[in-house]
Amino acid sequence: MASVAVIQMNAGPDVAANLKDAAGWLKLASDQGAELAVLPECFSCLEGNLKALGMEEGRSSTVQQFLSDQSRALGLWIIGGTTPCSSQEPTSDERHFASCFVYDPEGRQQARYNKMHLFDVEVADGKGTYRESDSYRHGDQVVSVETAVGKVGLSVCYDLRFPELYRVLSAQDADIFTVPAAFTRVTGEAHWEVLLRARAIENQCFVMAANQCGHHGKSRETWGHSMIIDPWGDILAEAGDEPGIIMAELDMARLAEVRRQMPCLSHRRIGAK
Ligand SMILES: O=C(O)CNC(=O)[C@H](CS)NC(=O)CCC(=O)C(=O)O
Repeated sequence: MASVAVIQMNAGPDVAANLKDAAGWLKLASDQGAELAVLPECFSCLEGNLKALGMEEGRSSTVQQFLSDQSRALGLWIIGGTTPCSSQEPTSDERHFASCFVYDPEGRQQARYNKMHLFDVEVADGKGTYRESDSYRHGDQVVSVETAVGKVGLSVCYDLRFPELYRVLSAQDADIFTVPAAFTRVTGEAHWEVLLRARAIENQCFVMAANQCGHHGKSRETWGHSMIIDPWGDILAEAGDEPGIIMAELDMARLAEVRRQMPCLSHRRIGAK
């Protein structure tokens, strides 16, 4: 059994204020016994100067340093939502990746996943058109990472709509999918819970989904309802519309039992090895 936490935030443009909030929630998660915590997409900056933040990440790494300091100080695994970050290789492309960094309890970076599917979508809300690929590049690597709690398959927000990503993570032996998100209010109300539970059920994995909530500036609104879901699809914990943390115990014996009783991953007739 391992105790885990999902953090729901209402991030705005002020990086220092967001990091202060995140630090408070991480401390609370640790005080309540969490071994691993997931922060939402854009936890350090939403609707702010992401480009400037991304430039800084490439040079002095404010957010990465924060995650390293927090994980070491609290002795916690942190799945660090996303932060804009430049490519490791030299490129003429000015856009950054939306990167999810994973830190171990010694403050060491153990993984980096660059969001693969970018949200270029029309939504019937106050913002209307989302063009994430104007400011971000597509990642091209599927990434999972061994942690003290289990093997974590990394994904971000809009990725949730692409089940083939989770099949690959499942083939990498993921036990837990993490989904930091800034799912919109409109699309979240319609699809968030169904998609999260489907990914848990069809791959027989735990799902830890950390969403943003509330209003961000004039036109952005996110759905909240962060969740921790078990491999049977039961919701172990759910947040409401406000910032906060939710916690659950992940029972790996339960995961093994679900997979033994209904071995659907080994019954595949299409796409299995
Ligand atoms: O660009 C930023 O400021 C931060 N990034 C986001 O908020 C991203 C891209 S706009 N949001 C999503 O992927 C929402 C997906 C979603 O809501 C759905 O799939 O329905």
